[in-house]
Amino acid sequence: MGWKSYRELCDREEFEPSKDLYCINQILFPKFVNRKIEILSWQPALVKYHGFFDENKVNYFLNLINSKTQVAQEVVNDDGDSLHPARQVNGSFIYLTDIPDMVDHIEGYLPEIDFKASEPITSLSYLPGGHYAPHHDHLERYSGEDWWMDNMRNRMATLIFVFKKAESGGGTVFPSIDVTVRAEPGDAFLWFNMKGDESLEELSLHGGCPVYSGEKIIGTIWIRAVNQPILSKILDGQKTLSADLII
Ligand SMILES: O=C(O)CCC(=O)C(=O)O
Ligand SMILES: [Fe+2]
Repeated sequence: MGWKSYRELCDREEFEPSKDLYCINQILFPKFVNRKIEILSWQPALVKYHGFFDENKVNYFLNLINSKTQVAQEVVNDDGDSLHPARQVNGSFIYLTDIPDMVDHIEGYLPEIDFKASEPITSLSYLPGGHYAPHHDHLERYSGEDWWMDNMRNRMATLIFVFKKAESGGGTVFPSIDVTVRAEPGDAFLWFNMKGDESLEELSLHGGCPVYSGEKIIGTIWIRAVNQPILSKILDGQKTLSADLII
């Protein structure tokens, strides 16, 4: 098979493996959801969903995000008070209880995931110079109380929605598996931050590439581990979570 662009492959009716990529077109019943999944990495899973949201839904989110006050997302250094230079981005939260129609769509599209265990959507917007240095979303356990860790456990997976794409720059890079995701508005992508035993998946290291021109607007959902059917399916707890679990 000759080289085809990702887009072309994903828009095909049937799927065909190639050396570099793998696209699957599925219809999910009973809602007739048409999923176009591009496997960017099998182990650990990193998958892209082409056209997760249609244009109306993307505009709905952009309007919602623009109506909220964006606050600088600050990461505090170990010394406790200075700003971390690794992140320059503005963001705000969108609570799932405020957007029930969108949640219906998200749950219908990803029945493998239990969104009752998810954090609110963090919307992030990056202007030129904005970036997010490589990091893991899986959290270190702090001493003391942590409601999310105590009740919902650690961050099993991250789902990112793309609402606006930078003109130049602004991909999401996974240096340990040599993948950079460059998604179109309306696309989403998902990966696992943990192994089957809920320990850190080292290979999930990722970061937001610098934006050179234009604006990048995304929404991040961190999905916690509690009650996730995917984890209960794992027989060997040590194992890296594979894309087989979500196709
Ligand atoms: O901006 C990006 O592409 C990555 C964002 C990210 O890593 C996160 O929200 O956890
Ligand atoms: Fe992240």
